[in-house]
Amino acid sequence: MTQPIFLIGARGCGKTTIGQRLTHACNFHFVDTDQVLQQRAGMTVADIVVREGWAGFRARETQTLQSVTQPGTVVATGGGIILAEVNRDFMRQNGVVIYLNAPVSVLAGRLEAFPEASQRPTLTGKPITEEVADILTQRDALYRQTAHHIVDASACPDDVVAQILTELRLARAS
Ligand SMILES: Nc1ncnc2c1ncn2[C@@H]1O[C@H](COP(=O)(O)OP(=O)(O)O)[C@@H](O)[C@H]1O
Ligand SMILES: O=C(O)C1=C[C@@H](OP(=O)(O)O)[C@@H](O)[C@H](O)C1
Ligand SMILES: [Mg+2]
Repeated sequence: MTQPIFLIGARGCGKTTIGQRLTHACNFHFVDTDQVLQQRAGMTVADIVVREGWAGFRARETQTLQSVTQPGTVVATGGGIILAEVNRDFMRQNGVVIYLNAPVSVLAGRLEAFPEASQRPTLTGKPITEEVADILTQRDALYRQTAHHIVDASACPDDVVAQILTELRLARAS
């Protein structure tokens, strides 16, 4: 199987971290839409949002998603990629989509420890736990409807990678 693997889920669920590890396990290339987008723009996400608003960032995100999608690639997406129907359809039609699902407490704990504010400017202006809870309420259904597989991303990284590999093997065998 060489079709692209798309990792989706909320900020802090581990798309970037798990994506890199998964890449080694399946001998794929790794790409992160936020990393590519920031490199191409020569600006951080926070700078883009100040200059162009979230609409400008989302337009760049859609363009980046489509341009990085290749066979043999693990694509770590940004948490809001599922907001656009065009992105949801594109991922479902062009690869295998995996939702890294984790509860608010786990996500908020990780984001408090590693805020990476230049890549994660506030979405709501609220404190972290409230923001994560609000955003997950808005997006959980979209993550679920876009995903081919859902894994428990609160587990340790090795376990999350193992869950993904199991799901992919089961899908191939059926
Ligand atoms: N399964 C995990 N267990 C423990 N810490 C994790 C796990 N996945 C990610 N992290 C940590 O959480 C933080 C956010 O992870 P990251 O991969 O940047 O998430 P995302 O790309 O989904 O926003 C990082 O500091 C990372 O080391
Ligand atoms: O949830 C979101 O809307 C966003 C998540 C971020 O990526 P991570 O999910 O990798 O943190 C980044 O794309 C941007 O700040 C918007
Ligand atoms: Mg990320």
